[in-house]
Order: sequence, then C-alpha cells, then structure tokens
Amino acid sequence: MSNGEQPSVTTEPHIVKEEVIASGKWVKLEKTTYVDPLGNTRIWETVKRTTRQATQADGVGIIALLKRTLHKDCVVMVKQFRPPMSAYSLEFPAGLIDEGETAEAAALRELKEETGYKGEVVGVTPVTCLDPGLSNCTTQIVMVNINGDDSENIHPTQQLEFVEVILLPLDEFQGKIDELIKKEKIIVDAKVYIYAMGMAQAFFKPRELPILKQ
Ligand SMILES: Nc1nc(=O)[nH]c2c1ncn2[C@H]1C[C@H](O)[C@@H](COP(=O)(O)OP(=O)(O)O)O1
Repeated sequence: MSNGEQPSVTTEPHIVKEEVIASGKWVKLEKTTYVDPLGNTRIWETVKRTTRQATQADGVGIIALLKRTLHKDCVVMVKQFRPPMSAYSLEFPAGLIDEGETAEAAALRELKEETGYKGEVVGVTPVTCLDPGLSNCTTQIVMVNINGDDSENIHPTQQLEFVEVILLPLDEFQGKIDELIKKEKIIVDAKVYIYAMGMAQAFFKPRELPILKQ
C-alpha cells in the first residue's frame, strides 16, 4: 500500500463455485467465484482443459539434449504452426499426458512422435503452472538425454509431418534463437527463452577477475 500500511488480511482465499460458461472438445471457460484475502467475494474468468486426467499435470515439456561424438551438445527443438498464435512457434517438444501414463513415459513417447529420437529420462520437475492468471493448466518438464551415436538415433524418423525438428547448440542457445527470430517470423515459447537466458548466464565466464568471490 502506498501509505506503508499493510492490508488487514482476514480470510484464507478460497473458491466458492465454478460455473461452466462455454465448453468445447479441448477447452472450457468457467466463471470462478472466490473469496479474496480481504474477505470480498469476487469473480475470475478461468480457462481449463477438458482433457485433464487423474494425473497431476496436464502435459509434459521435454528438454532433450542430443549428445553425439565430435558434435556440440544440442537441444532438440520443434517448430510448428500454432493456430492460437496464428504463427509458427519455437518450443520444446511437448504434449498431453495420457490416462494412466507417467510424466516420464509421456515425455519419451512425445519425443519419439515429434522428433523420432529415442531418449533416456534424467530428471523431472514437480508439477508447474503455465499461465496461472488465465488457466489451471500445468506441466512437468522432463530432462532427457539422447545418445546420438546410437544406431536408432542416427536417422530419426518423426511421425508428425507438420513438425520441423531444429537442433540448437546448448552453448550458443540464446544467440541461435535470436538469429532465428531475426531470420523468420517465429514466436518463441517463454519456457524456451527463459532456459536460454539461464544457459547464457551459466556459460558466461568473466575474463577480467583473476579471483572470484561469492
Ligand atoms: N486447445 C486445443 N484445441 C484443439 O483444437 N486441439 C487441441 C488443443 N489442445 C490439444 N489439442 C489436440 C491436438 C492434438 O491432436 C492432440 C494432442 O496434442 P499433443 O501432441 O498432446 O500436444 P501439443 O503438441 O502441445 O499440441 O490434442
């Protein structure tokens, strides 16, 4: 608050009711009635997927690292036309988790379908939200290593003809994305660009300082 006073929080915020306003095959729009921390009853417009299973997350995103002898490690990316954006996007391979499927199994299945690569899971995030001001959609990001020297991965054949696979070297990830954006009309997924900025920080090596302190 501008006068330095704290608002008097009296209530644990909670949902009162959820009413479906419109529903399609894949998504629905709900009117969410909730009580805010000041005890006021308010309305929020919420988007949900109709496909949510008993699994904790709606889908997975896959950070797949292609490792090959005598090559730089590359991140396996996909470019595809996304109707809601009316544009091509650059994303990590991703997809919805099927009923009864684990995030790890969904990641390996989607990676194979979208890129043709067979990978090995090396890590998985907790359930994370994607756009919490708009929707309850959640994802788990699965880290996958691909042995590019394996005969199965030398000429990978993808099953989705409208998905283009793009390999970007990990140590130049942000620069290569910036080059792509300059060259073609493409929208980059926020998860991808944030990962790229994190990688740029991780690979940044200060030259001037001989002694590094924390
Ligand atoms: N919001 C959506 N609208 C649609 O018309 N169709 C949709 C939506 N979300 C998913 N899908 C369809 C498209 C595919 O046929 C299937 C599975 O998609 P999946 O591969 O799991 O996920 P993405 O790669 O992220 O599209 O669902």
